[in-house]
Parts: sequence; C-alpha cells; structure tokens
Amino acid sequence: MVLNPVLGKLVSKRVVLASASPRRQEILTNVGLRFEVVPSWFKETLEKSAFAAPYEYAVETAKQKALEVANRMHVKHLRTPDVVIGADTIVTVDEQILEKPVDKQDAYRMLSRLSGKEHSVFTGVAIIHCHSKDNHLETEITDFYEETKVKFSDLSEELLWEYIHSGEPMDKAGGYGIQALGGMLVEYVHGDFLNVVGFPLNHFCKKLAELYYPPPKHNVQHKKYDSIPSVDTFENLSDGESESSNFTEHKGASKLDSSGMCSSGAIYKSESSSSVRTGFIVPLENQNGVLKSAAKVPSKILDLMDGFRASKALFVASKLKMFDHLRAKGPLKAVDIANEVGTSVCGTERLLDACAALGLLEKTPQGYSNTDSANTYLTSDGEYSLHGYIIHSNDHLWPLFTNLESAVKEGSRQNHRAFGKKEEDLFKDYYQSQEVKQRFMAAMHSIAHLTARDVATAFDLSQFKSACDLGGCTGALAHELVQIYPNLKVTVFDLPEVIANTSYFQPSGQHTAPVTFVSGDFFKDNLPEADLYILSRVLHDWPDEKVHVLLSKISAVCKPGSALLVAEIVLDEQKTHPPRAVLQSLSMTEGKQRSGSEYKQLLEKYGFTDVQIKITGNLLDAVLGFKENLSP
Ligand SMILES: Cc1cn([C@@H]2O[C@H](COP(=O)(O)OP(=O)(O)OP(=O)(O)O)[C@@H](O)[C@H]2O)c(=O)[nH]c1=O
Repeated sequence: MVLNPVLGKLVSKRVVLASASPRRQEILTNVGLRFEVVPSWFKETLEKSAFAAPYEYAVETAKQKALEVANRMHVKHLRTPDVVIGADTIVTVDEQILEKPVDKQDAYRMLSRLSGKEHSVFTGVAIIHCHSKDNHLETEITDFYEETKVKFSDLSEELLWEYIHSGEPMDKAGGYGIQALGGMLVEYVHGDFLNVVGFPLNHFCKKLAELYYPPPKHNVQHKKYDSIPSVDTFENLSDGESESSNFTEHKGASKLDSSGMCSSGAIYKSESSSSVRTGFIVPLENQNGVLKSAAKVPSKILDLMDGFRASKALFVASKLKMFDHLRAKGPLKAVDIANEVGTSVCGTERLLDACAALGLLEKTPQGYSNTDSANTYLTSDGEYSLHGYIIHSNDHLWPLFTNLESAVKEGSRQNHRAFGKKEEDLFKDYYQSQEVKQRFMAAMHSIAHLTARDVATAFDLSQFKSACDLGGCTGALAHELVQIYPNLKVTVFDLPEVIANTSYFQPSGQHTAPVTFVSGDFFKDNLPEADLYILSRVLHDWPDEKVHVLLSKISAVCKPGSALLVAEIVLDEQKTHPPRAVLQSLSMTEGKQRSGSEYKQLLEKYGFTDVQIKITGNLLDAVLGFKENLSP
C-alpha cells in the first residue's frame, strides 16, 4: 500500500467495520482499506440528556456500536477481529440532536429546521483493538469526533417535499445526503466534507498515526499528529517494524535528528509551514540522489489489473492442494512441496511466493507455512473451507468470465463458448457426471456453511417448529438451524440427484435426527409442510417466470402466521453495492440480484407482510416475511 501507509498498518489485521452505512464502506474502500462489514445491532437509544455535549453522545454511540460487534464476533462466531471501527453521525441545530428520520413527516420536521441556517454535523468514531486472552475479549478503545459546519439555503416547501419524496433523506442523519441531491441545499461547508457524509477520514488517519507511530518521547514538540504523515516518512519510519505489532514504539524515529536531518544524510524539509511544527518531514531525494516520482499511483486500478493473476494464483494453489500439504507438514521449502505435489520446483516457488505476496502464506527461512486464514478457509477440510467454491470458480466461472466480452455483447450466458454446451444440457451434465456433481455441491456447501450461522441468527426463528429448506443441497444451513433452535425440525428438499449425494457432507458426531432429506423438484412436486420455508441462494438464479411459479407455490401452502426466509446478497438501492453481487450478475444467469426494496416488493406480491431485511456482513443477507394472518 504505497499511497496510504497509515492505513497500510491495518493490512495484516482482520479489520471489521461495525456499520451498515454504505457511505462509510465506500469512503474506506476508496482508500484501499480491506475490511469485513458487520453491521452493529446496538440500538441508538442512549439518553441524550445524559450527555453534556452532543458529540459525547455520538462518540458513546459509536463506541457501543463497535463493542457490540466485537463482543458478538468473539462469542458467537469465535472469530475475534483485530480492529473494529464504529461510527455515529448526528446533526445538531438549536441544541437539538437530529438522527435519521423515522418517516417523511419527521424528515420534513428536520429539514425545515435546517432551512436557512447553519448547523453542525458531528461524527463520533471508535477504533477498538481486540485481543482474545484465555477466551476473554480484551479491548483497547480509542475514540474521537469531528465537527463540520454546514449552512443550508432557504428551502421552499415545494423543494423540501420534492426532496423528501426522492427517498434520499430516510437513512441519513438530519434527513439529508450532502453527497447527492442534498448537496443542492447547501450554501457552504466549513470543515471535513467526508465527516458530513459519515466518516471523518482525515481525522481517522491522524488517529491511526498516533496509535501506530507514537511520537518519540524525547521530542517534546511532537505531542500530536496534526497532519497525516507523508508516504515516504512512513516508509522510513516503519523500517524493521513488525506489521503485526500493535502500538509499537516508533523505532525508526531515532534515524532523525532534531534539525530534520536524516542520519543517512538525505535532505528533508518540514511539511508544516505553521508555527507549530508537526514533526513530519518529507524526503526530497532518496539516498542515491534520485528525485522520487510525484505522480499519483492509481493503486485501485492497478489492483484490478492484477486481480486476475491473483485469483488464478489462489485457484491453482488450491487445486494443487498446497494449503493442505502446508497445514499437514509446513513449514516446507518449495522443493519439498514440488515433490509432494508433482510440480516443477521453479514454478512452485513462483506460485508460493505469489501466495506469500498476497498474504495467503508466510515465508520464513524455514520455508512456507499457512496463515491462519489459509488454514481456516483454504484447506479442503478447514473449518470454513472455501475450497469447493474456489474449485468451482476455477473450473466453471473462470471459463465463463473469459467470454465476458461476448456475454456483454450478446447479453447471454456463454456456456456454449466456455464448455461447448447449451445451458440446459450443461445443467443435465451436472447431475450425470459424478465428479462435476460433487464439485458443484462442494461449492454450494462452502458458501452455505460459511454463512449458515449468520443467516440462521439474522432473525429470531425460535417460534417455528418446522422448516423446509427448498434447494437446501447438502443441509449445511439445516444443521446450523437445528443447533441454534433445538425445537426446530428441518426438511431439506432438493432434486433426487442431489439428495443421493449428501452423505459426504454430513457433520460427523452430531445428532442429525431433526434434519431430514426429501427429494423432489420444487417447481413440479408438492412441497413438504412447514411453518417456515427457506430459499437460500435460489431466487437470484431463476428468471421471473420461474420465480413466480415457486413463490406462488410457497404462498399457497403457507398457512397464516408461517413465514418465508430468503437468503441472498441484498443490493443497496443504487444496485452498486456490494460489488460481489454486482460482479456475480456478470455470469448472465437468467435470474438477477435484487435490492432490499425489490425483495420486499417481491415477497409482498406473494402475500408476505412485515417483510424485514438484515444485512449480515457475511456473504448472504436475510429477508423474512410472514404470511398474512387472516384471523381477526
Ligand atoms: C448528514 C449526512 C448523513 N449521511 C448518513 O447518515 C447516516 C447516519 O446514521 P448513523 O446512525 O451514524 O449510521 P447508520 O447509517 O445507521 O449505520 P450504522 O453505522 O450501522 O449505525 C450515515 O449512514 C451517514 O452516511 C449521509 O449519507 N450524508 C449526509 O450528508
């Protein structure tokens, strides 16, 4: 990470953004931060009058949001993140705190208060470093806030209502989005624009700088970072520092003397022109006297250009089961792995180095070994193995994406080009070739197993006695459901060819009685009776006519009070987020990915009400709708 060394400090850490705000996700993604999104379940109900100042309320809420996620991940998922980031944005006017409007009237009330006036936007941010010690979660909390002043023009009633009807105000503090239509209401902004949008990026980077590069103790001037250190300064300062060490003393600082001269003799200048010296110095030349390029490096674009190489390196290492060998016997030298796998030494070494460069392996003088993530996700029998999906990506999706240009030109799936077969024939083939069938089921199992817990707990399903997972494949979700809800019995309903091959995927040593497998075709056959029907990764694959057939059938057998749970990736309303779903659409199946409001409308169309949506932060989100209770 050349452009942003402060954020680069987070590269080797498991970072979690405890926020459902697409804006926060975008702001941090745009600067190259890699993180998981786990929206917080903390309800924003702290007593406002208990806080002396509005920003204290925002900071405390941010902290509680982040702590809730850190605790939940630690306890529920046994995945302790390294860093959890929480944020809360509020608008204050006339000493009143405005959060997100609950309805259009509320938005009207807020916006008319802001009309013609200056107001403040505060975002409180909490950065929580987590450690698991003896199975206990230990946290170190850093928090701060940023204030930006915004002035609105006078807003006419007509403009105000037009804006409200656009739908934009509803999920935004103060009822406006400065980054979109709301920008037209704004006369001026004093301070950090991104702070208004939802995340004070500049202040965040300064805080990280304080945390990861505390100023040297002997230099009394350097109390606080007032600016983000320059790239080169950081590259120098981080020399020899372990990426994984938290809050390490700023070792490289001793290279600089108080005059701003580097001990190596390179010339530095002070970055700050104000009377308070920041202590950040920018090298004009490197040690060879060569001027460094000032050109901006488009790292995001470069990453995308290299993306296919990285994917293929992962696929090939997985296919050759290198992660399995390394878990069993690592650390291993390239030559040993080449001998085990039967590959060339030079090719193997290059592949292993690429995997190390991508952060999948560790390379030491003893040889290569798996990272924790590789053990968990990349070995073929790792706890949350994605091996099946990776092989499916290599063998099935890769050839399809190789023909993307034709797919876009023709607007259709490219099975004939990729595999020399039409869609229908290919589907038949899946269930004729044992190998292909197993591969496909392993891929589905990978995702289902990884997401099962989050899907199963997205809503409280304890009221249901029986569930039927339509197209439930290997039963990964079913097994998770019966673990979490001991009174629930789950039927997995899938094609006979699938059901006949499920035994390989059953959990060992687990009481499996509440899960039964029934074979049938959900388009043609009667559906088993249940209080809760589940469609996980089904709807996005089928064209509207088929979706209609399926949902009509489910709706017809659903009794009042029973429900339908849909697990899919839920797109944002603009349909550009999350990118995984949007990229998945490029496969050009006849189905489509849908936004939250589209899923809501779809379920309502088939008689489901009270439709709720949960963005889980995992690879699948959850939508739940109840069959209308007709009784009075
Ligand atoms: C003023 C303003 C706010 N926002 C959004 O308002 C939400 C605040 O609500 P929050 O409670 O801080 O966050 P959330 O969206 O509920 O997410 P979470 O962090 O999960 O609580 C955030 O989304 C912000 O971007 C904009 O997009 N543009 C603007 O101009």
